[in-house]
Amino acid sequence: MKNYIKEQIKLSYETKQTIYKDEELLEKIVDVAQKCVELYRTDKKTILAGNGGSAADAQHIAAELVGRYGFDRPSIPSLALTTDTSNLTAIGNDYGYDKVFSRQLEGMGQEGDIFIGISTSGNSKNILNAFDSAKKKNILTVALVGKDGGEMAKKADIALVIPSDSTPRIQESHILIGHILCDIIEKETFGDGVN
Ligand SMILES: O=C(CO)[C@@H](O)[C@H](O)[C@H](O)[C@H](O)COP(=O)(O)O
Ligand SMILES: [Zn+2]
Repeated sequence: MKNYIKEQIKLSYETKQTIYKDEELLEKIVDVAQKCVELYRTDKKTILAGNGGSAADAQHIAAELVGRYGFDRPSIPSLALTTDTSNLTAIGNDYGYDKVFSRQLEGMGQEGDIFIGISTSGNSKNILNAFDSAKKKNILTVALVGKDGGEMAKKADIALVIPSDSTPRIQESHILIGHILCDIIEKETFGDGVN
């Protein structure tokens, strides 16, 4: 079993090694980071959503920004659309699960915000609908996806596609990128910045 565990660890770091060498993907992460850094100065926010493990990632990233990531500083606004069970159950019940994020985005998204949709397949309908709502409100859309990027990669303004077909390996890289974004946003906004 120890060898099996080691193999899983290897698969995880090999996916990250591929990202490490992918200059095009790294440039896109820089682009997203720079755009997110601008939000605090313009009184705007990141909004995140995902299903299952990606819902947990969305909440995790929002909490790093609203609370703290690496050091004490003022709160940075960020909203996960996955946390309010009254909204999720009412919208799901009345309009359907496909609308649980789009409806909230219509109510709470503001022009100039950035919406980050997280999905391993890139095909979750509730995120695709949220991308449509975001576009109508001039909210920039970022797809944090995997596999072939799915429909989300086609629809998004910026698509960060993890080069893997394995759902867990994609999710592990999603949270790595999420942490890197939080780190850069925090340091650029309240710290010494990053090179
Ligand atoms: O965490 C996992 C699997 O590792 C699951 O909870 C997974 O997130 C769920 O099956 C999601 O519904 C998958 O949706 P998506 O990544 O295709 O958008
Ligand atoms: Zn998972």
